[in-house]
Amino acid sequence: MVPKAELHCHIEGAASPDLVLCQARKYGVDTSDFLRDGAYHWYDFTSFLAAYDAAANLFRSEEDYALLAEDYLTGLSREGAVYSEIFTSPDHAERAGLSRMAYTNALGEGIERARAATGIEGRIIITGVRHFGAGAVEDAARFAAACGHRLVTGFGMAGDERFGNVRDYENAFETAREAGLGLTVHAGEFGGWESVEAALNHIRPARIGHGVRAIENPDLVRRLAEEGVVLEVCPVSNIVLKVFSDYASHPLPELLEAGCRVTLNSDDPPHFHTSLGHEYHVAREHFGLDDATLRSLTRTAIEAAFVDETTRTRLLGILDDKTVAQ
Ligand SMILES: Nc1ncnc2[nH]cnc12
Ligand SMILES: [Zn+2]
Repeated sequence: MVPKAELHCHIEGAASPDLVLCQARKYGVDTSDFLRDGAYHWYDFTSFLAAYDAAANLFRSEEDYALLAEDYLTGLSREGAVYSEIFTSPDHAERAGLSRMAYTNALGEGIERARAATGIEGRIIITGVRHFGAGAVEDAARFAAACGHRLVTGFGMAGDERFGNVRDYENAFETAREAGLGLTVHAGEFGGWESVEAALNHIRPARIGHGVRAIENPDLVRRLAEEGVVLEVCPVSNIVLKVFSDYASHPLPELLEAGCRVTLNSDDPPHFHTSLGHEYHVAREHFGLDDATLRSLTRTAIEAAFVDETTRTRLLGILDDKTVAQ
C-alpha cells in the first residue's frame, strides 16, 4: 500500500453517518433533513455547508469530540495514512455549547488515543469560518495563537470563499503568523484564479486549500510553482461540488506537470463518498498517476506538514522504509 499523508480534512465534516446517527440518538435530534438512508443529503455548496453545520451541532461534549477524532484517525490509519492534519472549528464547538479550549483538548485527546492504537501522527489546524466574518476569524486566530496546545501547529480559513474580501482577514493571519503557526487558506475553489492571487498577496500562506482554479491563469500557475506554495487538492470534493464537471477536466495533472507542489486530500470525506485512500485510487485511475508519483505526493505532504523537524524526519523515514519494503 502506498503510504499516505493528509493535510486538508475538516474534522466536523469527517463524522461518519453512523457516528452522527449515534450522536443524534444520544441528544434526541431528528436528522432526516440532512441524513437519510445512512448518507448525507444536500444539493449544492450552500446546502452542503448547512448539512455540515447540522452534523457538527451533534458533537457537544469533550467525549463526543475525542471520539470523533479517534474514530476518524483510526480509520485513516487502516488506509495506510501515517500523518493527518485536522482542520478544527472552535466556532462550531461554541455554537454547540463547548468552550474552545475544552474542544481543542478533547480533539487532542482523540488524536493521542488514535496514535497510541495505530501509530498515526496528528496535528490540529485551527480554522476560522470566512462567512462568519472578519471579527470571528480574528477571534479564532487569537485563540489559536494563545491556546498553547502542543498539537496546534497551524491556522487556516475555510467557509464560503465568495464572502467578503480576503484583505479583511489579513489581521487574523498576521496574529497567527506572529505566534509561529503555519498558514493555509481556502482559495480557488468557488472563487476563480483572482482569489488565489489575492490570497498569495494578502495572506502569504505556505499552503492553499484547493487552489485548483489557479489553472485559469498560466502566469499564476508559474508563480505557484516558483514560490513552492503547496496546494491541498481535494479531487473528489471538486467533482461532487461541481467545481469541475468531470475528472477529465480536473487540473491536477496539469498543475503537477507545471511543477506545482500538489497533495491529495479528502476535505469532508463522508459528505463526498470519499476517503483519503479513495483519493489516491482516483488519482491512479483518473489521472494515471503511478505508485512512484503517488508516493511523491505523500512526500510533498510530509515536507509541507506543520510539524517539528524531528517528527518530519521520522515520517519521511517511515515513507522511505515502506517504499523499500514494496
Ligand atoms: N470544501 C469546503 N470549502 C470551504 N469550506 C469548507 N468547510 C468544509 N468544507 C469546505
Ligand atoms: Zn476544505
